[in-house]
Parts: sequence; structure tokens; C-alpha cells
Amino acid sequence: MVQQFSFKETQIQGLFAIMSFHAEDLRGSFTKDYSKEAFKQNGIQHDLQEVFYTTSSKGVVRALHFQRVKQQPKLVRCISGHVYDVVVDLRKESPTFKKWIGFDLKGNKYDEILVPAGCAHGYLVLEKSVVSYKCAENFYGEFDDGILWDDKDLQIEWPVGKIGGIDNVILSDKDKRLQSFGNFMKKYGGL
Ligand SMILES: Cc1cn([C@H]2C[C@H](O)[C@@H](COP(=O)(O)OP(=O)(O)O[C@H]3O[C@@H](C)C(=O)[C@@H](O)[C@H]3O)O2)c(=O)[nH]c1=O
Repeated sequence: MVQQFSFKETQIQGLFAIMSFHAEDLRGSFTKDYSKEAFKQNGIQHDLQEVFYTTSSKGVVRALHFQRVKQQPKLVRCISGHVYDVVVDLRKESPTFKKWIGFDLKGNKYDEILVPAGCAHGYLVLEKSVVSYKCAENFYGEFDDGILWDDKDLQIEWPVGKIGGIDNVILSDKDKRLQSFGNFMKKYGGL
């Protein structure tokens, strides 16, 4: 089975659902999830600066993160396991400002998403997972920020039923203390 790169636009400008190059034979498989040239041919400039990986247990929520300044476009793929991934448009000039889109990303599907600058990103882990990030901007701790995952204004429909309910959500102390969307808007007025 050979699957070429494919790029699908979404309703949020700059947010793409991408199928990696993937080939299988009797030895196993080969996956290429980034090619500067293939991306360029599809009108996407994504110059890699940093690559990192996180592992998470079922029930973990890492969300909703962004950099206020020097925002990071990031290519996100679930390498193993299963996550429900969410992107929220925080660009004040965007026609889809405040809109969120959710994606089921699974390790055995070889798909990924390109999160554009100006969007918050996060996910709920439905099965123990490894997630990879390929960022086109560096990490700057001083600009690292976020909004509460279950913010009432954003009304994201997290599939918490799949982890046995909201009581099973596992958050970092940092993510428990994130601001609401309302406070983010009062303070910064968007990205
Ligand atoms: C994100 C990041 C964190 N760190 C450090 C800070 C801290 O000591 C440790 C863990 O950081 P965090 O708790 O912020 O990690 P985490 O909650 O996994 O943050 C990530 O969440 C997802 C949803 C994203 O979209 C990522 O861009 C990133 O924000 O790693 C870096 O050195 N470089 C980085 O690029």
C-alpha cells in the first residue's frame, strides 16, 4: 500500500489535515510526515525549527496552548495511540475567530494536522499516546500561554465519555491555572 502526501484545507484558514507519505511491504512500513518540497508544492511554507515528542496516559489533557508572540506553526501527528485534537482560531482579524475544530488522530492512520500561527492547540488522550510536533518557530517560555481546556465560552465538545467521564481528566498544575477565554480577550484582545 502506497499513500502519497495529500493536503486538505479546513474551515480555519491555514489549518490543514495532511496525509503523510506512507508505504507498506513485507518488512513493515515507511512513513515520511514532513517534506519541505512537498509542502511547498502545495503552497505551504513550513521551515522546521524544532521537533519534540510527548508521551501521555489515557485521560491526559494538554490544552489549550499557544505563544502570544512569535507564534508557532506546528505540524502535529499522533505516532502511537489515539488523541482527540482541537485547534481554536484566536486571530482577531480572522473570519473564523473563536471557531474550534476537532480531529481524531491515531497512530495507525499516518495523518497529521498543520496548526497555523495564531491558533490555540490541545488534545485529550483517548489511548496511551506519543505525539510529535514539528515547529516552524522556536519555543519562547516567556511567551508561552494558554486558555483553560473546558472554557465555557469556547464550548469545545471534548469526548470525555471515551475516558469514562470528566473526573478522569489529568491536567498539569500549569494547565489547571490557565486563564479563561474572557480574561484572555480582556487582556490581549486576541492574537
Ligand atoms: C512546549 C515546550 C516545553 N518546554 C519545557 C517547559 C516545561 O519545563 C516542559 C513541559 O512543558 P509543558 O508543560 O508546556 O508541555 P505541554 O503541556 O506538553 O505543552 C505542549 O502542549 C501542546 C498541546 C502544544 O501544542 C505544544 O506546543 C506545547 O504547548 O518542557 C520546552 O523546553 N520546550 C518546548 O517547546
